[in-house]
Amino acid sequence: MTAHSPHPTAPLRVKVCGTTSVTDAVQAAEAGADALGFIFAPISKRLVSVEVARAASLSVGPVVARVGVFLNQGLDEVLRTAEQARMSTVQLHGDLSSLYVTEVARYHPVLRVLRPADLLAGADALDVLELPGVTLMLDAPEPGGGVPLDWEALRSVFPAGAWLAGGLGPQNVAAAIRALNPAGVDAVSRLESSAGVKNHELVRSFVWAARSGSSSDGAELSTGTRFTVDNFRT
Ligand SMILES: O=C(O)c1ccccc1N[C@@H]1O[C@H](COP(=O)(O)O)[C@@H](O)[C@H]1O
Repeated sequence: MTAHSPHPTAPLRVKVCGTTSVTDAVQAAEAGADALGFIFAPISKRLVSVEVARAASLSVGPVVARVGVFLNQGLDEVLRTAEQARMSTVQLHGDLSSLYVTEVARYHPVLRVLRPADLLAGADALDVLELPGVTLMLDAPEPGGGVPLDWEALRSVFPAGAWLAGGLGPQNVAAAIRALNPAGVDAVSRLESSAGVKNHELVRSFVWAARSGSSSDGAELSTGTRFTVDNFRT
């Protein structure tokens, strides 16, 4: 259990990531997303400009969270971009020191993204989860890769209050929630027509499936390739 676990009856939070336009932001908000992700990592196929992110952020009303997503970027860049783009939360991927995460958490709630290997190894990176305002998100080693984690293998180690990402979509999110009972779920690849272009029908189905606990077509997707705990150990 992390220091800041939500109440056991707290509603599941649903994040739609990789927002690249005002239209996508408004559509996702109207579909019922609690949080929208804006990716500022230059390597991403979903890179969004500060200007577009800011306009989208200001277009979704007072309640929807806007999450700036960063991967191994400088502290000044993260704080400046989050402020300019009017982000309400910062999501941090990469190999980052505790000091770095602590510093970001002085200004923004943080979703700290770790891999199952970090969890299983009891990595130093886990220390920051004790900080006020820092929440764990578990994701695959390749962010935005669309490959699900091995939920069954994670059952015994998945912390209460953590969020789950990695290859989630309308057809498998309900099964992931049943397996791990995350506080929040996050997806991008499986909600797109092409990289960076949202499929609004998939976004609606994802939010619905997460909230209702059913797959959008009544069937679970074949799991296909999954990262397993053993993969992570190597
Ligand atoms: O999606 C990206 O391009 C990306 C780049 C850099 C950091 C994070 C990125 N995306 C994050 O990946 C996970 C899940 O993605 P998927 O559903 O498996 O495709 C999600 O947290 C995104 O925020």
